Amino acid sequence: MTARTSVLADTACAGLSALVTGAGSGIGRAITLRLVELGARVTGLGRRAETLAETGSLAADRERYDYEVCDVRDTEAVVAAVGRTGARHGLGLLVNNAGGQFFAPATGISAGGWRAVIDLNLTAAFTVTMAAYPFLAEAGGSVVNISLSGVERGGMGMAHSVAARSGILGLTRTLALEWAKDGVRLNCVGPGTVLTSALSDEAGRHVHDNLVARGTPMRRATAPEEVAELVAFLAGPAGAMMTGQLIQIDGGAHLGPGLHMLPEAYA
Ligand SMILES: CCC/C=C/C(=O)SCCNC(=O)CCNC(=O)[C@H](O)C(C)(C)COP(=O)([O-])OP(=O)([O-])OC[C@H]1O[C@@H](n2cnc3c(N)ncnc32)[C@H](O)[C@@H]1OP(=O)([O-])[O-]
Ligand SMILES: NC(=O)C1=CN([C@@H]2O[C@H](COP(=O)(O)OP(=O)(O)OC[C@H]3O[C@@H](n4cnc5c(N)ncnc54)[C@H](OP(=O)(O)O)[C@@H]3O)[C@@H](O)[C@H]2O)C=CC1
Repeated sequence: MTARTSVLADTACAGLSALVTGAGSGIGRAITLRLVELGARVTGLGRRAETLAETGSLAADRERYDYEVCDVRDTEAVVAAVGRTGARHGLGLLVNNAGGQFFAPATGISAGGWRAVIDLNLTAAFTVTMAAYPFLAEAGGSVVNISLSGVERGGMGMAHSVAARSGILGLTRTLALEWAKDGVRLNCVGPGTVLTSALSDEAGRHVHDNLVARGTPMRRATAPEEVAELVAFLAGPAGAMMTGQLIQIDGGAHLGPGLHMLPEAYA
């Protein structure tokens, strides 16, 4: 049972123009829907038009949502899509949410597997952020990078992903310093387990049986809506003095045994 997650004033994000990567599913969709509900206009970005369109069909005001079909690993396409979005609407918020990994011990990660996960979770977020910078600087906007609960302590089975998200944390803190002069803020949000469809298969059952029950002191998964409310808070005026932060939203998992994607971690 999750408590009611909506705590912000109805107009908390009125006038904000946002770009959310991975807006067609899971956490990115929840963030998009909440931002629109709070008055923002949002461009969703992802590789599949159908799921991005479906997010629009669920939005409180469809007029304040559009989307760009784009692979964040395609630098040229990213520069074009972010440029179009910024030119159309300006950019007061970028949410780097698109990401993911396969789960394997480090010895089971090939050079190609390493590259795929680093490209998606580190390099692509850098590309999107750099393309967004001129618009963010003009608006005095902010960036929220969706990270992982294990980013500071490690997570078995996720060497590539934790390495990428640690890189993002370093990038976040460095850009928070470099771009403060422009009024641009950057923060990371580190969810624990969030039972999105991405975790609905075998890995999802492992997550449910082990990570939630045994790895999360609060003994439940984080709801996508809880992540969305935190992102909206950081983007709005109440978050105006917050920059360079990592905020965990993981039921205390980073303090407890941690979240691990190898069964032997819980043997
Ligand atoms: C704390 C909670 C936990 C977190 C939860 C979440 O994040 S939930 C959100 C989660 N959502 C998701 O995670 C989304 C699902 N994940 C994905 O879509 C993909 O894993 C990807 C985006 C990371 C890579 O995409 P891509 O199109 O680039 O992949 P590709 O097929 O072209 O392969 C590239 C390389 O990777 C290798 N390889 C692949 N799988 C495995 C494996 N199981 N084992 C070993 N290796 C594997 C493959 O062999 C190849 O290497 P090679 O042969 O060249 O040496
Ligand atoms: N669920 C969880 O327990 C946790 C998730 N996270 C992180 O939160 C983020 C969202 O996860 P979640 O909602 O669960 O997972 P989903 O798989 O549902 O969301 C990932 C989204 O990113 C998009 N995406 C993936 N690759 C690309 C790409 N190359 N270019 C553009 N878009 C892409 C996908 O859309 P499409 O495939 O159509 O492009 C999808 O909408 C990820 O970074 C994930 O690692 C962090 C901690 C825990």
